[in-house]
Amino acid sequence: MNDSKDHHSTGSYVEPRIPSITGFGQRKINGKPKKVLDYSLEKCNDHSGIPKIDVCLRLKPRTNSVPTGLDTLTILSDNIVACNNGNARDDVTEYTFSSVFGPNVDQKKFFDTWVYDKVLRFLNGNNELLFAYGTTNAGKTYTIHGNINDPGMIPRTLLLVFNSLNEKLMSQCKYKPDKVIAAHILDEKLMEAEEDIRNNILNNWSNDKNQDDLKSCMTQVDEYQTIHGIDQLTNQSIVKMFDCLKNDEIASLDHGNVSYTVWVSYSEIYNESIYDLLITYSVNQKRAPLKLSLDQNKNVYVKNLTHVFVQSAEEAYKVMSFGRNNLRIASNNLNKSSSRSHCIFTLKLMRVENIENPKTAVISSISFCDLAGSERLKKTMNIGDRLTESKNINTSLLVLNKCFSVLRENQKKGENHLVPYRESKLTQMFQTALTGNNRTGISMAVNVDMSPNLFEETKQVLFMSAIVRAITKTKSKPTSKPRPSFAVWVANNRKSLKQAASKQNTIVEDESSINNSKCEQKSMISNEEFEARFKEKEAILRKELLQQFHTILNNNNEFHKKQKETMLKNKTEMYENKIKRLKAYYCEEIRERDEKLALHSNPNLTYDNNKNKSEMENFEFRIGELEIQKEELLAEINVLKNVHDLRQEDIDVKNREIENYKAMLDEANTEYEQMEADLNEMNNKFDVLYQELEDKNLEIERLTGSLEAKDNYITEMELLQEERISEMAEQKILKYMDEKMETIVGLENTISKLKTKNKKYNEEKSNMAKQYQSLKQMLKAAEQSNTGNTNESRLLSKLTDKESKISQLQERVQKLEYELKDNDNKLNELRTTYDNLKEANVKPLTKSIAVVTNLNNVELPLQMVNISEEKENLLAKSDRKPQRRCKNKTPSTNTKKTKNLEAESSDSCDRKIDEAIANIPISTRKRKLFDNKPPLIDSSNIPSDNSMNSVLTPARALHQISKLRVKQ
Ligand SMILES: Nc1ncnc2c1ncn2[C@@H]1O[C@H](COP(=O)(O)OP(=O)(O)OP(=O)(O)O)[C@@H](O)[C@H]1O
Repeated sequence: MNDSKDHHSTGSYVEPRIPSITGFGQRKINGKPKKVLDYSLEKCNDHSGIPKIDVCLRLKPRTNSVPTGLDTLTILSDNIVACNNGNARDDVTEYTFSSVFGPNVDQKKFFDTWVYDKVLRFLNGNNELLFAYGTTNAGKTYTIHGNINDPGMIPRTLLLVFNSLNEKLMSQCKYKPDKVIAAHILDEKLMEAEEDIRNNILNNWSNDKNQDDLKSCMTQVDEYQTIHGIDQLTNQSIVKMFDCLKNDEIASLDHGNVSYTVWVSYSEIYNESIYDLLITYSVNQKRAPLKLSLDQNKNVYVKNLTHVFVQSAEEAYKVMSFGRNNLRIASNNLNKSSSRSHCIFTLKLMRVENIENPKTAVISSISFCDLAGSERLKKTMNIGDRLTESKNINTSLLVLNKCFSVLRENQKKGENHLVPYRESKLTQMFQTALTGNNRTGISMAVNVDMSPNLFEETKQVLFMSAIVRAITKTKSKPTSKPRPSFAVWVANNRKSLKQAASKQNTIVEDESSINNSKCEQKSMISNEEFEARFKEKEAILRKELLQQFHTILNNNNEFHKKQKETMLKNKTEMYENKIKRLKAYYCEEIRERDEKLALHSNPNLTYDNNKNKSEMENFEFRIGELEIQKEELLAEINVLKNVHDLRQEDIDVKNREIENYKAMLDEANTEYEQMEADLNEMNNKFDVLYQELEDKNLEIERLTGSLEAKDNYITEMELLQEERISEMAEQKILKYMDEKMETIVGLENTISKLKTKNKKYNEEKSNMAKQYQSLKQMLKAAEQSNTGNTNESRLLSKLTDKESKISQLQERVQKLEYELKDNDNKLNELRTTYDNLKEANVKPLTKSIAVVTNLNNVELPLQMVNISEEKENLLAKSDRKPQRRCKNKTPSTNTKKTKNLEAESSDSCDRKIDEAIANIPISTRKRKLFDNKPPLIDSSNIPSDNSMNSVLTPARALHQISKLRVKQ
């Protein structure tokens, strides 16, 4: 036990009073104290092996104004205290801590016992957070900072750290920590900048030096006590302080080849904004709040917070002092220099291995958080800004309590409720420490002022610390789903609802394409289903929400009812007892007085004046006691009022919660209304679509009817067309046959004409032979007469003309021969086709369409149509009147006839026929004409020459003549 003697030396409310009016203030415990809190039952049982949050209790020494024997706490052992409000009948609650430090425990002992290990862990690479929690004026600042004569945790830690690092400290700020675990290597320029910041702070740290400035600043920010309540620090005082502290204690670190740099930062959370305390602002300048951010490992850190490189404990302390000059401190009814903000002083240690070529660095930190004290607004009598500050302080502490409670509940029940870290800046900053890994330690020093007038607050603080103590320090799981909210549910389910709706719509659409009547039915079902599901879900949700609200309201009601009943019961009992005791006392008094009166009225007895005097004194003494009792009763009434205040606050909180739930309900209603409106809109749309669908169905039915009628009409028409086509085909075949006959006759005529022509040619040939003979004779005569060249040349030119004429005729004859040959062939083919057609015509009429179709592809019978045309051409050629065959301009009579016969369906057929005829080459049609005809000139009549052909041309004849001339 750290200060167990206190327990014995001082009276306590735990001890019950002697049951007499005179012993009303003295108490004595009957039997064992009761343990009413679940948490206090869980006595530091570390059997789980999981580290718990280290929670110690530190009691502030009572002030002279508080009489002895009125303390609300009794230390039972070195880690257990009992709490009682002074009423013998009230429950006594025991609280267990990792250690309990009584009022007489000094700073050194406190540091050595509770802080030292944590500093060692920090030096070995751990992250540590130490914070002081308690009511206002309970000694938090004293514990964290202390004063120049009695330094607290921070100066002692600084000394231990720098003593331990000593020679391993780097002289340059080359390596700087960043965010939570990151680090930078600074270049020369940045190092210079860091040095500037450092020098600026070290030159201006003293509140003594710039006291006047600060005073003027103070007047600007009303009654803030930036100086009062903080030591007037000078260089000497700091040196003196560290000299007094100096001891040889250093932490033994396995240094190896490592170097260290130490950086400090100092910030405060004031009215829910974070401010950098190491930045100076001019008098009228508004401080810029800093933001919280997350590093890549989701650790929370203060963005852009100044970190100052320090090389000794003195330097670090000066930097801290510089920051404290900017701190928000003010006086209230309970504390002359009450912290108006939560301030956090952090030491960051960077261990760099192999400084010449560093590859890794280990960063650890130790933070000291001096929380502003929770305060009863009525007691602090704060107004204006102080009131706002108080509210903010209380709110952030309330959130801190909530976070601890939720963490505890989660661990106890294995649940995963959302921890409301984000509800205040303080808890957000603590989040990393609370959810961090095993390298993170979190420790809470609970400061308590044992004054009876702070009993309720103290009880709250102890209650909270019991919860924190029970929290095991494990890495918390990611936050679970938040409180059920209608809006959230709707947001989550809207997608699935929409999907369901769209899915059903899809079915409707798909089916509609298959069967209209089915579709109609299906769409109706789907829509109903959708609505039913929607309503079902909505009903479930409403039910759930209502149940939740009811449970919460019932719980609240029950809780308050129970509390009210217990309080009423206790107070009734208390007052009944008091009344009983008073009654007994006055009865006794009356009896005594009656006895005395009886004695006095007895004439045998003499009235003793002295006795009367002493009785009077007794009466006076009793009256004095009654006065004290009255005061006590008044004090109790005050306590009751406090309790009432507390309950009122609880009720306010609950009311706020109810308000929240109401807001949620309103939101849900709005959402519901919105959804109803959506649904109505959807219904309207559906109605419109449904109407459209019905219209479309009617349209489809109408179209189907007309389609059927058209189908019938088409079938009829097809039959008619078939009949017509077969008729036409028959007619066409007959016509073709007639035409072919005509063509054959025409060709036969042509052949006979050609034969006649051939005869004429033969005659011409014989004439020419005769002419030749006569020319020959004429030549002979000319030679004989020897007369002249003139006749010869004339004859020669004549001869040449004739020769060219002959050769032209020969060519033409040759051509005609070829064409005749072709025509013969054609004629043969036509005859064959004609025979075939004759045969085909015998076949049944039902096959006539197929025949016509085939005819379209067969060229031969149709070629005959234009044979007459060929014939005409040949005749034209033979008459030396070349004619260009142009079918379109001068259609043959046959074609004209065909056109007259052409019906709608036979147009294409005729076109094909025409094309087929047009494709027949003329040469093939004429070739056969002059087959087997004799040559035009008989070569036997012409003198033969080996070097020449047997046919005598005029040139050759001339050549012969000239030869003969030479010979002569
Ligand atoms: N253990 C202690 N020994 C001696 N004096 C103490 C102790 N604890 C507190 N005090 C004194 O009590 C007074 C109030 O303490 P302190 O300012 O630390 O309270 P606090 O809890 O920080 O208050 P607030 O929350 O209002 O800032 C100071 O004058 C301080 O010196």
